[in-house]
Amino acid sequence: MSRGTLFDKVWDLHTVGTLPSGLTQLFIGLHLIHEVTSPQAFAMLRERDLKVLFPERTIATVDHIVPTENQARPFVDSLAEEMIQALEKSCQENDITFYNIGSGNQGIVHVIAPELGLTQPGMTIACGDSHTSSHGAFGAIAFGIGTSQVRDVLASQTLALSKLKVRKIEVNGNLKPGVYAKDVILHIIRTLGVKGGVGYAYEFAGTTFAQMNMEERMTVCNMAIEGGARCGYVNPDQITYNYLQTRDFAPTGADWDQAVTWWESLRSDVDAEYDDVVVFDAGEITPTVTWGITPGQGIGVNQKVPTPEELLEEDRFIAEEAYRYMDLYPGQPIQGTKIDVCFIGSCTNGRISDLREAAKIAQGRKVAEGVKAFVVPGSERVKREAEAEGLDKIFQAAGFEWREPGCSMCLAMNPDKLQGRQISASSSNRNFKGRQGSSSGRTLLMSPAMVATAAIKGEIADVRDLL
Ligand SMILES: CC(C)[C@H](C(=O)O)[C@@H](O)C(=O)O
Ligand code: SF4
Repeated sequence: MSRGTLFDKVWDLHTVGTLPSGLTQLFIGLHLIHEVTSPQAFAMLRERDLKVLFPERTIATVDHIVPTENQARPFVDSLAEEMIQALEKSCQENDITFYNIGSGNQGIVHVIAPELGLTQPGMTIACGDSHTSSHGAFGAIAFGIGTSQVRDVLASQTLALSKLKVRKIEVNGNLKPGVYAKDVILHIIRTLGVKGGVGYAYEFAGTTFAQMNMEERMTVCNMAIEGGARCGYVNPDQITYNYLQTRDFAPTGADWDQAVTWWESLRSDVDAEYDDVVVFDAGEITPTVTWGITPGQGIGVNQKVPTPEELLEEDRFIAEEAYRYMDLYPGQPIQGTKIDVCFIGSCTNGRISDLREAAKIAQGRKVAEGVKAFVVPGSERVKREAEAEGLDKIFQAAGFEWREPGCSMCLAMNPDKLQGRQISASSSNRNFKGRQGSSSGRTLLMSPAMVATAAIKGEIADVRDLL
């Protein structure tokens, strides 16, 4: 096998050939689909009278449009009902496993594939969804793709891609109390910029990631795309194998041992060459909050909204737009910003460990008056696990609503929407203008524990004061 980075090795192992265009034809081991980006792809297949080539490598779920309160069918929203029916029909026609609502395994696509053990080291994974980078936490090369590429994968199980460069992002040292994986990735994006990763795969390395559990690694890889990188990954290690071993689709017996030997061989070699290396010190990272309209506009919770003079020239234009849209002024402390809505969930931070951290803050406290706070588990499994631990009771006693799994207010393609100029503290990954369902709504991104803190205080506050 070739030496080099995990990215190089996995890429080479999955290369079918070079296309006349010069692009690589890459075999895709696992194709995840959801209701938003698959209907047109299936329609294109039907037009050409094609069937899905590898239905056993295709897995479906429904996440974006599902209501998190009343899930009775038909859905109140007829468009949402149409979308779920289209997916049901396409899966049936093509023998594709569909983890539908009530199956026990439904949830956000990037939450369910890892928890089922479908996501494994050394795989190539594709999904018509930008946050597919999440699966890189397992040492997989996972790409978000567009609808025409979804068609290509359904029909051929391959993609035409150009190879990425690899940047090693090393973070070393221990995270301080109150600092979470979300803060690490917000810090990285704030430093390297939302376009800094264009053309790159990000390899997350160093002792900080080595100590993280799989859910923390998923949070980091999930947002690699927000830093412009097409995919992000962590080399597989014992923590990866321990997470995987008991999962439904993990290999067993002798196959397991063989798989581990293979996975180990895929790790980036110590003498691998990188196109770029950036090093961070974990001790310098503080609880981080975005103040603007891109995930790169982040600051420490004790910092002030930056003035144009404090910013690089290329960041000033978008900063001016952000001051106006967010109605925040340069030099204003971010702490004390009043909050209307608190959302805990999404494929970034809707896993069990996220809910546990938020519940620690909520326990024995009350949501501030006038604040709407709600918790949306990332999957049916996460919901069951949380309820078995009594987290739902902790949240409800504090005044949070406890919902059914789905993407919810991360992008509000369902009834969960901000209204008017409302401001939300959100554990999701995008703070774009109008992202959470109101064209003038405002979003501040932060860790789930920081969202819980904002809910209790009614304003942006420092989680470290409540630990
Ligand atoms: C709807 C889907 C295509 C979209 C994505 O690609 O990421 C969504 O999941 C998002 O987070 O904006
Ligand atoms: S939770 Fe948000 S970011 Fe993740 S897939 Fe759903 S809409 Fe996209």
